[in-house]
Amino acid sequence: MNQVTLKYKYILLTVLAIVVLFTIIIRQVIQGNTDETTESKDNWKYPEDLHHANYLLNEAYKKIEALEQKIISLEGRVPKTYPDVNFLNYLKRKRILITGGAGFVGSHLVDQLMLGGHEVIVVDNFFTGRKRNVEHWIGHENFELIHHDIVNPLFIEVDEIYHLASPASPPHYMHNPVKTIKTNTLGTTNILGLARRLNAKILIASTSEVYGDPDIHPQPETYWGHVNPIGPRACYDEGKRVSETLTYAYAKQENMQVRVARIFNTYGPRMHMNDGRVVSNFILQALQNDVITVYGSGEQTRSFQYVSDLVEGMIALMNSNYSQPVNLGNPVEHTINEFASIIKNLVGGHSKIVHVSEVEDDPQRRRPDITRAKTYLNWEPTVDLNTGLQKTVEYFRQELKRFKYSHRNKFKIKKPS
Ligand SMILES: O=C(O)[C@H]1O[C@H](OP(=O)(O)OP(=O)(O)OC[C@H]2O[C@@H](n3ccc(=O)[nH]c3=O)[C@H](O)[C@@H]2O)[C@H](O)[C@@H](O)[C@@H]1O
Repeated sequence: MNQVTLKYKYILLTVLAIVVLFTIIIRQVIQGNTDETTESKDNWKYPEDLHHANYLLNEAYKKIEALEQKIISLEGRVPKTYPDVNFLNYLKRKRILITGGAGFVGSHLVDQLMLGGHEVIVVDNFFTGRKRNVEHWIGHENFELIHHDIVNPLFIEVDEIYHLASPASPPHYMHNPVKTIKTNTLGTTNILGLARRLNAKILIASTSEVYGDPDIHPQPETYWGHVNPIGPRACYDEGKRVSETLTYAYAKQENMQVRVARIFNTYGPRMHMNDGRVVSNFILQALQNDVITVYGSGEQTRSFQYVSDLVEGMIALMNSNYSQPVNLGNPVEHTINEFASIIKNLVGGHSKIVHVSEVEDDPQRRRPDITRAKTYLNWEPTVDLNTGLQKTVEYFRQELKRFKYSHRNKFKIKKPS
């Protein structure tokens, strides 16, 4: 079947779906009018009429779903087109492994490195990552997707490694704390061991959470942090601190080239609707005219960076000669109360901002000191909050449409207990 025929089929099926829907609606309207003139309007209230209408609606949904499946299978037969990638000769082209590459940040990094002309291998266990985030590269000759959990050893051949695999959102990492610790200890050991075997440069994604609830503000990399080692966040905070410790132990003992990025709050398209972090929660609540839930007083602060800034920072760090930890974040700081108002004004609607109980061990202030990144990487964020949020709001608007269509009800956010 050639592409033209397939395109015609696609259009035909879409038209058919619309016709089926319209026929059902028109039938209902005509039936409703007839009922109104011949019998009483209240006849619609009889259970059998409602039952019949429901039946017709469900039939229509089934037919549309069947047509959608046909469209998907036809689309699968059309040769895929990919974004244009740069051509690099074999001396410049690198084989790059990204652990957690199907996640929110990882998938944006994949895009950047693929567009740059490199060969990219993604390893993900799909706990928080999704195939959908990288599906536009599946089948491309420079791209490979491996379903693997890094808690188990991995044997492949690469030149460089970006190690991002770990849940990063508090409700996700608290969901299975033991697994979070294993990922950041056993998993990181496995990936460092791989880097050592291959003599590959490795960048570890660490976090602002290594500073805990900081008593120095803003946080420079020289600050040792203030972490509760047995609190609900410890699985992640201490997990990442051990990850950094392992990295420098390997670097010293095995003479390896390592990079450590301490990533501050990041947002943007491809965040999961169930992410549970403040940016996705507030946007989804505002888009659905639900209450915007501020945890605690709302006087705690965060500094939000757009995901493209982070990705540029990570690549700059990998390509630099700097081996000490580097903060990557946007130093513009807001209270969560201010942030709730920013989202409400941007989205519009009539959501109320309400205060609910605070989260245990919630860091009260967070803002990166980015002097190191500026000095050694010549990097600083360029996307302002308003621009980044507009793109993110648009992304979540589309996600909600998809969700409503497939689930036929409202998306609900659950507060972690
Ligand atoms: O986004 C990130 O990059 C960071 O997110 C989390 O750290 P946290 O700052 O606690 O992230 P959020 O859950 O987004 O919380 C930010 C603030 O908003 C508040 N919040 C969150 C969600 C909500 O619905 N309402 C609300 O008031 C939280 O209590 C907290 O004070 C992760 O733990 C970090 O590793 C990660 O780097």
